[in-house]
Amino acid sequence: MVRHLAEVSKLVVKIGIVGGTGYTGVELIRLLLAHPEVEVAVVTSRGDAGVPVAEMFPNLRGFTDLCFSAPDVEALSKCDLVFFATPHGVALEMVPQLLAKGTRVVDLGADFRIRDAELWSRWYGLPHTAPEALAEAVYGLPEMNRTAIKSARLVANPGCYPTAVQLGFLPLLSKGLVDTQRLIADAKSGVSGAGRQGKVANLLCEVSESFKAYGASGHRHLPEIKQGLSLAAGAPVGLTFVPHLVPMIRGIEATLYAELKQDSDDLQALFESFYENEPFVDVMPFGSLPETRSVRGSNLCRISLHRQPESNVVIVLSVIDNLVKGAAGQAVQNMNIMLGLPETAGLNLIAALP
Ligand SMILES: NC(=O)C1=CN([C@@H]2O[C@H](COP(=O)(O)OP(=O)(O)OC[C@H]3O[C@@H](n4cnc5c(N)ncnc54)[C@H](OP(=O)(O)O)[C@@H]3O)[C@@H](O)[C@H]2O)C=CC1
Ligand SMILES: CC(=O)N[C@@H](CCC(=O)OP(=O)(O)O)C(=O)O
Repeated sequence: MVRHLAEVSKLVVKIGIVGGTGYTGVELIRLLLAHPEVEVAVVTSRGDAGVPVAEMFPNLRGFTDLCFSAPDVEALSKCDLVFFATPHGVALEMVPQLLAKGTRVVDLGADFRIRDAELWSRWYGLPHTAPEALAEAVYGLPEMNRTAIKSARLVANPGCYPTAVQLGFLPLLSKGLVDTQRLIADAKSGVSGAGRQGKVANLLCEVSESFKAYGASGHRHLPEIKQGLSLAAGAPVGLTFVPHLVPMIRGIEATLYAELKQDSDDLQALFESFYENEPFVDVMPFGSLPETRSVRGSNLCRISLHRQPESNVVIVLSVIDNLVKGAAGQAVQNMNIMLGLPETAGLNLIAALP
């Protein structure tokens, strides 16, 4: 028997997922099986075609009888919308073919996030072979780009660090309150951020009881974050971004620093009004300490502000679940906007605390 988590509406939207065996893929399946307006029709795997999805992922047992199938453009093009939960370069090849057949796409990878193809190639080490698709892609941070997402055929879902960092800095930059050349983002991620593929560096014995920075000389999310913040500021920004790996499974915490151009008492009011109508950004009381466990499994970004005595620096703390607001949840949010569905459909999730 297959349990149906939601009363599915009559006008069902058919969904495909390329890369269903990865962490963001299985998170997409979890969210979409509980979504009232969509049906997951195709989930791909190259190596596990024919295997029941619920056999691989124990949380899905009893909720779907789908089997993985090999990635095939013809089968995927029968879907109304396809998510790519694949490494860089995969969407690049398949997306132009799907767009030509009228299928809309949300790419969770980075192939269409950076407007400048040459800059993308430098950071990702591949030639950008889909310039036309890149030209029409819309960067899928709804809090910044909702109107453009509504009519997009191709949405580039932001990276996990870029989501946490941009949401924290956006109000300050869009109001021109801080020195745009001296922004600092000190971010930490759980290990699921590195994906499900077996790598020695991600083994329990390698990451537990330990804490380290990485990408300190330049991480590929740097150009993506700078692109978004520069748009918000109206001029190129200077940013120092250093990610860290922490021994937990899910979650990102970003501690952000910006120098105020002049003292301001109403930063809290600014953040509250900036995000007043945003269903997935929670501005906490001034001086709060947001925890990653408070957003674990939910699509929320929780933000708080701090000031220290005799300092012109504003400190912003921002937390998300890297697999939800940092990936699959934000992708479903974008899908809802693209399809004209309620933006929160399938995303009314409260974090699982312990
Ligand atoms: N993990 C995270 O927190 C976040 C990840 N992202 C991005 O989302 C994407 C997916 O990440 P994640 O789920 O962690 O990755 P995983 O490594 O966990 O999964 C990758 C998936 O892609 C499939 N795949 C790999 N190569 C190909 C190919 N050539 N053709 C078709 N399918 C392929 C694999 O399936 P199979 O081998 O079975 O075919 C697998 O299901 C990446 O671009 C990542 O950078 C974005 C935000 C956050
Ligand atoms: C902990 C960890 O390893 N995190 C990943 C970020 C995952 C992500 O969001 O990256 P994409 O831009 O590829 O989508 C990293 O630093 O490479």
